[in-house]
Amino acid sequence: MLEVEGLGHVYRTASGEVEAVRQVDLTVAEGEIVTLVGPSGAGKTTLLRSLAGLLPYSRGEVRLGGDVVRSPHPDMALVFQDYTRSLMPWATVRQNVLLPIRKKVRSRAERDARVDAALAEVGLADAADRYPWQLSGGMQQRVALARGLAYRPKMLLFDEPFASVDAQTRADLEDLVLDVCAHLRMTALFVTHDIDEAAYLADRIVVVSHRPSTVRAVLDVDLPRPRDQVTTKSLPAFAELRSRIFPLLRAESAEATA
Ligand SMILES: Nc1ncnc2c1ncn2[C@@H]1O[C@H](COP(=O)(O)OP(=O)(O)OP(=O)(O)O)[C@@H](O)[C@H]1O
Repeated sequence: MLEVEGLGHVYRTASGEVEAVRQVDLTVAEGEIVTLVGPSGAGKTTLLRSLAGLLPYSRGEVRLGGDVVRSPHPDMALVFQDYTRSLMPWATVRQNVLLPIRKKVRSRAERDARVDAALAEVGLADAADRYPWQLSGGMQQRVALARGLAYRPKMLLFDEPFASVDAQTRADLEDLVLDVCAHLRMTALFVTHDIDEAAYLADRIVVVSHRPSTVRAVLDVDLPRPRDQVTTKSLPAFAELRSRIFPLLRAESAEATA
């Protein structure tokens, strides 16, 4: 479904060029959850924004369902890390979810149905009339996810969405992502810093190098589904995955600072 070939991105700044992404090839099959891990500053956000059509890539090609992606694609929605900046504080939860689809969906009844379904999907049907600042961080991130779902995308892209919530909330949100992807048969590409999160969510893990990023390793995740925070993370296969990813990431971080 998503095909990325030879993707590269170079920022051109007043003080010169910054090559953030050098050569990334990856695919995400329909219904698959792929997680992407790499050291800090590797170019993961740049890669994700390029895939989403938000940043023009300098080299290569991105295709979704065969369409070349050069601008935001209707079948793809992006969920950002910083929900405090992506949600509008003056608008209610319902309005926050509704606003981005206002122009896309002409029928008001259809829009309302999409918002109701998206809020129900993330367990926020009862919070529709509240404001973001009246909600916990985890609930705000659920609103951000509902906003993505209201587009009715085929694919969700996540950019370290749970980096700023506490551990328990993070675990709940990870489980929500798994439930939503299973229930809606969603395809997902999920960028994270967290090795456990990468292994827990994924069908495959892509490890990228330090900047400029290239793909260092692709690991198949052979953990049974449905997954469970306690049972899955206690499996020997889970520990084995961690022990393969950890040295890869450590080597990349060490090279980045060398
Ligand atoms: N608009 C920009 N102009 C110039 N350089 C940029 C710009 N945005 C990012 N960079 C640089 O590109 C590199 C990759 O940044 P990016 O944010 O994509 O990495 P990342 O892997 O997502 O980082 P982190 O894990 O810390 O979030 C960094 O060196 C960053 O400073």
